[in-house]
Amino acid sequence: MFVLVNLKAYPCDPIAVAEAARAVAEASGVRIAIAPQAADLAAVADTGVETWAQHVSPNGYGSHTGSTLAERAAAAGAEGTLLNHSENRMKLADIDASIEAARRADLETCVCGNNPAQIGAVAALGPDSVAVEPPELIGGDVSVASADPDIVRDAVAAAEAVDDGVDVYCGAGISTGDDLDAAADLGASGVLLASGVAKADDPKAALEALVEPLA
Ligand SMILES: O=C[C@H](O)COP(=O)(O)O
Repeated sequence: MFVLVNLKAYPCDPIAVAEAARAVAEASGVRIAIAPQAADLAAVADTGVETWAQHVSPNGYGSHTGSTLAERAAAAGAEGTLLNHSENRMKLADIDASIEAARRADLETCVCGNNPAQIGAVAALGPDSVAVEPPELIGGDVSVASADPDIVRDAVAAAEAVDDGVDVYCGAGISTGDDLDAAADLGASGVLLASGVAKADDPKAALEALVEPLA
């Protein structure tokens, strides 16, 4: 299972979380990546943890003020990028162009969708992975895997029907090892989470507890 921790714009210390994630990944053998704010990509990557951007823009180099270039995210040390997060939704054509931009920069891609229909649609664009996240469960205490297991099962089926080479992750409310186990049982090969780590008093302990069933 891949554990992708999105720090969003939470007021945590991205370096402390990144160092904790690197230590837990090394000790457990579980693949863990951190997606910090764009301004923190290089500092987070310098810790040695696998680092992802939260978004890259559909454009390449040029007159695009305020954009996040895939090429510069990669140069800062990012190895992958989220796209179309529920909190940063994109037009379909821009998702397509951002996947292309990420590919040019050798960034792995994970495109989010709210439901199985959206997951099928974005899987057709050829990302490396997709992540299903019901917006109403994001930031809550109940994991998507227990609150709405069918949405995960159906998202796995929707992606597989389009392209069985696309990995399917799930997210929203995931914070415990049991949540991770339940996600795996539903066919997900990774989880996308945020508040369970970024808002934890002790992010390292939260990550250790999360991967404990896999270690
Ligand atoms: O990107 C992460 C997801 O939106 C899940 O957030 P959450 O773990 O706080 O529910």
